[in-house]
Amino acid sequence: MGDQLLVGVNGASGRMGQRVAVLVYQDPDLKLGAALESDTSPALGKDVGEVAGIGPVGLNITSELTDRVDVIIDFSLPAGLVKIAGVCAERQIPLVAATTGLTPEQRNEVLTASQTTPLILAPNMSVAVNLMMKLVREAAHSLKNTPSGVDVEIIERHHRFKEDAPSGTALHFGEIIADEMGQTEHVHGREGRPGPRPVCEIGYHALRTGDNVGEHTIVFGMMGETIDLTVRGHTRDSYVYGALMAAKYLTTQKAGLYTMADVLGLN
Ligand SMILES: NC(=O)C1=CN([C@@H]2O[C@H](COP(=O)(O)OP(=O)(O)OC[C@H]3O[C@@H](n4cnc5c(N)ncnc54)[C@H](OP(=O)(O)O)[C@@H]3O)[C@@H](O)[C@H]2O)C=CC1
Ligand SMILES: O=C(O)C1=N[C@H](C(=O)O)C[C@H](O)C1
Repeated sequence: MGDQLLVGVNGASGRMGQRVAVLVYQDPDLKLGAALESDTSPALGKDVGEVAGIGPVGLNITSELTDRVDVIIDFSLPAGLVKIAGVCAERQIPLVAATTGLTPEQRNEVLTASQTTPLILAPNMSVAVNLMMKLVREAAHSLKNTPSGVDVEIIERHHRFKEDAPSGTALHFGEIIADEMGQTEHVHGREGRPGPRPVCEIGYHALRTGDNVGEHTIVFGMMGETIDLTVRGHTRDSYVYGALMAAKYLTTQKAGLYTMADVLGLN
C-alpha cells in the first residue's frame, strides 16, 4: 500500500527490536523499511522476520541505512543510538529514541538531532508508565509540604539481562519528584551504617530477576502512613505500542524535541 509509513528499526535483533518488527508487520498503516544492527552482529544478512520468529518478510538486517524510511525506532545500545541519531539528523528522518543508559555526553549528542529532525528521547514508551509519570508529579506536588516530611524511594524490577541500572524510567521518576519536592541527593541502595535517613534524598533500588519486563514502584513514606504507586509491564509489547504511536506522531511534526506526553495528549 502506497500510503504506509516506512519504519526502520535500530537494534532489530534485540529483545525489543524483534517485537518492533513483529508489531510493525502487523500494523496496516506501517511497513518495515530497514532493520539495522551493529556491524559485528551475528544477525547481519538474516531476514528480520525469521529472526523475530514470524517467518521471512523479505527484509534483511544490515548495519547501514541505505533504503528510504519515513521514521526510525531505536531500541539498541547507547553507541547504536548515537550513531543512528547522527544519520537521522543528517537525512532529516524522524527518530523515536528509546535506548536508556546514556552518559550525559551521549544524551546531548542525541538531542542535537532535534535541531534538524523531529525527535522523541524517552526512557519509557508505555502508555501506563507515562500516565503514571503524570500521577507521580501530582502526588509529589501535593505532598511536598507535609509537616512530618516525606521519604521517597524508587524500586524498579527488570530482567536479569538488563545492562543499565537503575532503569532510565526510575531516574526519570526521580527527576520529576525532585523537580516538585526539591530533593538534592540521589542514593543508590544502602549498606553499612548510613544513619538516619535525611528527607533531602531519593533512594533507588534496582532488582534484577528472571524475565521481568519492567515494574516501577514509587514509595512516598510519611509518619503514620505510606503511599505506594506501582506500574507493571506484562509484555514488551506495551513499550512497542507506545513507540509506534510516537513514530506516527513524529512523521506529522516539524524538527524539534517532543515527549511521550505530547504523543499521548497527557499535557
Ligand atoms: N524506552 C522504552 O520504552 C524502553 C527502552 N528499553 C531500552 O532499549 C534498549 C534495548 O533493550 P533490549 O532490546 O532489551 O536490549 P537487547 O540487548 O536485547 O537489544 C539491543 C540490540 O541492539 C543491538 N546493537 C548493539 N549495538 C548496536 C549498534 N551500534 N547499532 C545497532 N544496533 C546495535 C544489539 O546487538 P548485539 O546483541 O549484537 O550487541 C541488540 O541486538 C535498552 O537500553 C533498554 O533499556 C527497553 C524497553 C523499553
Ligand atoms: O531494559 C528494559 O527492559 C527496559 N528499559 C527501560 C528503562 O530502563 O527504563 C524501560 C523499561 O522499564 C524496560
